[in-house]
Amino acid sequence: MNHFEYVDGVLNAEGVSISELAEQVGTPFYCYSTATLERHYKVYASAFDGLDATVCYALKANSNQAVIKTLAKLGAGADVVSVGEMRRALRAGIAPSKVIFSGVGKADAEMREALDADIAQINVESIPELLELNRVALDMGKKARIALRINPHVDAKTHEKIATGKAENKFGIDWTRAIEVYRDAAAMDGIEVTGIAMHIGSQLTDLTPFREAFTRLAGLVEELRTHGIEIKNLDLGGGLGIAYQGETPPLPDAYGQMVRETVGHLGCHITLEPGRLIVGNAGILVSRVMYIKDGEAKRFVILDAAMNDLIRPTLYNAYHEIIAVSEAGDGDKMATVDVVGPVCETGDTFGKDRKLPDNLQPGDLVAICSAGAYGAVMSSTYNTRALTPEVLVSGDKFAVIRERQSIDELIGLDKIPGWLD
Ligand SMILES: Cc1ncc(COP(=O)(O)O)c(C=O)c1O
Ligand SMILES: N[C@@H](CCCC[NH3+])C(=O)O
Repeated sequence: MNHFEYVDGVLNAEGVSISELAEQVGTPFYCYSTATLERHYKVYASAFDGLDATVCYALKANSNQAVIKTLAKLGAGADVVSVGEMRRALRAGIAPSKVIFSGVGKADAEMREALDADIAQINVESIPELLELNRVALDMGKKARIALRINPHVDAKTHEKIATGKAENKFGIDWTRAIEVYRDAAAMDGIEVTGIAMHIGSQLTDLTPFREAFTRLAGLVEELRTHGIEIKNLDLGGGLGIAYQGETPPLPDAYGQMVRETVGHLGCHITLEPGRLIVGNAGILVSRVMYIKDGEAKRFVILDAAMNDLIRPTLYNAYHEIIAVSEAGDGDKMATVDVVGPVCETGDTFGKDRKLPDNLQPGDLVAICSAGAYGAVMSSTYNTRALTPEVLVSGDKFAVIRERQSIDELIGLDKIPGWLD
């Protein structure tokens, strides 16, 4: 069931009309559906029924407090990659015992705050980081619970900028060195080895790379046991993809089955870190058409949203479906258009050669779909464009969950040094 649907010819988010929302909030804005968030979380979590598993939602996909809280109420933990995300998770009510701290490089201050907060586990990604964490923990008179993130050298077969499990990627410790580094870690007084972690990439639409990586992981856990190193927690990362343009990624149940087959026999606690799958299709970016420009080669639909609001098309050539908020009728003529933003970059293009109603006018609204993940969180203020607001809908209610930034607030962050006065 889709919670973004046309009702009487107008796109609705659950029981709320997008055109009414646009009147009240102004454009552009992100709009998320609570019912979709809840459904995605429940479908994903239930794929692990019967296993000893925790779903730690990857905050980087969408870290709005209201989104985190919605998921926390369903029992979600959090995967965080900065002290900022850790504070967001704790502030939204996620217990420290369900927080995992991942990321390629943690600063001393971040390590200290994580140890003070007594979160479940810190995932370490290199030997220098391990040595530093040991030093910080000893200095604080604590032991840091850790997993080593292992790079299994598996090609996730996804966009090159979001593949993380190949030898040439910066992530994790090469699997070929894993035993040696675990033995060193086990001998450190400030370190308690609790887990092993892997995350091979994002937007995977096939189970094969996961299966390959998790099989390698299981082999490592068994080998570590022969060295007297017991792994309690297997962190399998996130990465399961979603449909942006008719892809058919495996369903969570099939993924859950593959997890059982590859690591189920180990008797470990399992941590999962889905991000995109939970929020991606739970959000849209709503924008108003500013101008229609008929060029010699193309018709351009110029929106009031731009690459600073949603960078994915520019950065990864990512496809996001774009639809008119007023439903086109059966007999309505469609035009082939490029949908662009007003920012001064050729790459500020949301979609090329898209079909939108021929009679689309300035003032009309469009929705850029599948924008709930890596949308608002990756936005910037390029061209001095203020951050876009976020709205959460629940049934026939809505709330602005991040206010529109004002341009004065934005400029006010700059400081003029005395010598320029
Ligand atoms: C360590 C880690 N866990 C989880 C995720 C979430 O990934 P996804 O949004 O693809 O589920 C990421 C991002 O790719 C990550 O780097
Ligand atoms: N930002 C990426 C996903 C990166 C995942 C981070 N580990 C995207 O929009 O697809």
